Amino acid sequence: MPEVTVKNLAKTFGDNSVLRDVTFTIKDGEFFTLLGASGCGKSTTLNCIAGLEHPTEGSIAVGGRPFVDASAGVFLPPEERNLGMVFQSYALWPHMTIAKNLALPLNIRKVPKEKQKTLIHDALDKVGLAELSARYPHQLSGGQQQRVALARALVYSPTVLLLDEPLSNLDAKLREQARAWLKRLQEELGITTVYVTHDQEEALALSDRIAVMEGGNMIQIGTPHEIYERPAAPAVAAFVGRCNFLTGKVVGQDGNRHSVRLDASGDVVRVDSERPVVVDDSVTVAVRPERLEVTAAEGAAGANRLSTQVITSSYVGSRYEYDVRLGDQVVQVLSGNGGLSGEVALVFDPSHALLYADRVELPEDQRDLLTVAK
Ligand SMILES: Nc1ncnc2c1ncn2[C@@H]1O[C@H](COP(=O)(O)OP(=O)(O)OP(=O)(O)O)[C@@H](O)[C@H]1O
Repeated sequence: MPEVTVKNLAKTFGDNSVLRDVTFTIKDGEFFTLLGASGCGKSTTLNCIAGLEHPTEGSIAVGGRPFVDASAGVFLPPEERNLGMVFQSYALWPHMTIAKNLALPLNIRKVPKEKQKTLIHDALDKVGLAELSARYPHQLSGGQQQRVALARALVYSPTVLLLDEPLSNLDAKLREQARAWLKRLQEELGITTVYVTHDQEEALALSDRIAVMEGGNMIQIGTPHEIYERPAAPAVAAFVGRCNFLTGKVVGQDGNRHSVRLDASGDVVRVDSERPVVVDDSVTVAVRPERLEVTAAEGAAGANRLSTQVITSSYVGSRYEYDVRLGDQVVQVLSGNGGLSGEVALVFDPSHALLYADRVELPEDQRDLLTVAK
């Protein structure tokens, strides 16, 4: 399976610049996800690879074969790219059986009828639906229709699979099952896959690597672990998982250990970070709720320990979720300690916080609640 190379991709619609200088390489057999909020340019990127959009600038090559090179006037039509595509709407023909639906792309490619039979059977077999080839789409469940759409994309052995929010029409339970099944299938087939979603959990569960997009730019490319544990920017930390953002000022340094006076409470916390910040810089300390602990007891030696008051607590299954007041801000904590109220210590290890140069600008209505949910 080939590599996908995208270089300096840009796309404008009239005056509207929706992709800016996007560059990435997808490795052979990789499951690569474009993740971001609605309108950030995920589908436009995918459609440029598919040949459904003409990029304004940049180049795209698959397996070394140029698909697009805007400066050289190269544009390979979509039907010559041999890519498999599945969209959110499965777009199956309702008046045709499943087998006939799968025959359509083969007819276009002028595959002989006898060979078609084997290919259709094999493709349906891959998605576990070989027995249902004579049914019509309305005789299948949503999840089964989704598998047929995938089989139709696989039936002509595409070089790369492009999936645009393919699971978003399924209900939550089915979606989780489909996710596990899709991951297994992709691994078995070893097919290079580009996946578009705005669902961070889906992206974390499925991907070998994730590209987080914002406003037409790629702000970080990394493994799910890197994206979650080492977000390159506060926007990534806020979009993937939940995070508390505490603004402050650097008041001291010892190697990679920085002391930061928090605006909210005046407390000084220690944060381990390789970020090049200096004393007097305005910064943001970001800590995930599960990296914070509330306790009535002494915290571990060397940890940050701040005085807070519990505002609310609730049991969320296996853990407790607390809102605690730290000075004039509210901080969210996911803790194993239940039943706490009143004055508690908020504890976290200096290596469990992230440090960002500059203060995160928050909208007026969120100044008090600095936890940005997804
Ligand atoms: N044909 C078009 N003409 C004009 N603007 C467009 C066109 N297609 C997309 N856009 C704009 O480009 C921007 C990016 O759209 P795109 O569909 O790539 O976003 P997305 O991240 O996939 O969002 P969603 O998750 O909502 O599909 C949006 O602001 C959208 O309105």
